[in-house]
Amino acid sequence: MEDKNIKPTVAYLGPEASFTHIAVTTLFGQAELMPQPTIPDCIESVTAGTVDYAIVPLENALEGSVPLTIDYLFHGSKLYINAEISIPIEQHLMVNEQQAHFVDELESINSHPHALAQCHKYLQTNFRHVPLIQTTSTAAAAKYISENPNEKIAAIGNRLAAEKYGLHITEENIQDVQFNHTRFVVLSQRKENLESEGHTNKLKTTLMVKLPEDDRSGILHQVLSVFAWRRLNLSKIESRPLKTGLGDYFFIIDVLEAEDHPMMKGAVDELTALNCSIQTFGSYYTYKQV
Ligand SMILES: O=C(O)C(=O)C[C@]1(C(=O)O)C=C[C@@H](O)C=C1
Repeated sequence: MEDKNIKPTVAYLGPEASFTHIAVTTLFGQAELMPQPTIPDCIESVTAGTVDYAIVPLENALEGSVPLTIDYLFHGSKLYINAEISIPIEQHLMVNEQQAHFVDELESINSHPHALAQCHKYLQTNFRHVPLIQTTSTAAAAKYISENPNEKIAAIGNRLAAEKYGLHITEENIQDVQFNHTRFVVLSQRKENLESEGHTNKLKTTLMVKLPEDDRSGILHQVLSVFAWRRLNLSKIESRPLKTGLGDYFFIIDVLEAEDHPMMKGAVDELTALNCSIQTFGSYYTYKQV
């Protein structure tokens, strides 16, 4: 992303031609890209310091949060978000050229669970009895069918994957809702915001907030008031299981302000005074691929 002499190393959810690959190439001009088989592998490699950054999907407009990213980022990681990029998601049904005439004989349709879910109505209408197999990424499904030309399997993925793995697209744009975007985040061990052309002009800060254990009534209202009276605009609030017991939650809160802004400092102090525990994931710019 920055024009430096030393290329940063970036782990991403691979293989080549995954949506995450599109996100990383859109964001980083010069970088050494290191495809990883899973989201935990991406997060572990940046935590271990074997790469400078990792980029992983965080949230999809239709399916919501990506559970693996939430689990590994918010449960115990010490990473920071350095940038986010949102890209449009178009899903296509593709087969090996050898299977192009046998689409009505498919024995399975393979893809990432989010991609299968994004096309659920289409699959229910057109392939009701075909088993759906989950893969680690859409590109992993495409790569598999390119390497197994005799299997009667289709993949769901993007156009780049069809081109890269030499597959035949049998139907385009099969996602149930046309407005489909996914948000990807760049993670590192450092608090920094990656700056290049085309970002939104407002920094965003992501906080993880745990409510005090005494569970007193009105506490969530108090937490929200901390932001409200300071006119701090929240772009997202999501509750996620703490994994300590049924009914125990933490909140992921995105605030459209830099964390070193005096109002943000005041908000964090006040939340701490309310006995909430706060972890900040840093402030970062938003990029959009159009
Ligand atoms: O499988 C991929 O290609 C990915 O990059 C992962 C992922 C996701 O986790 O949501 C990214 C974008 C799409 O929403 C579908 C799948």
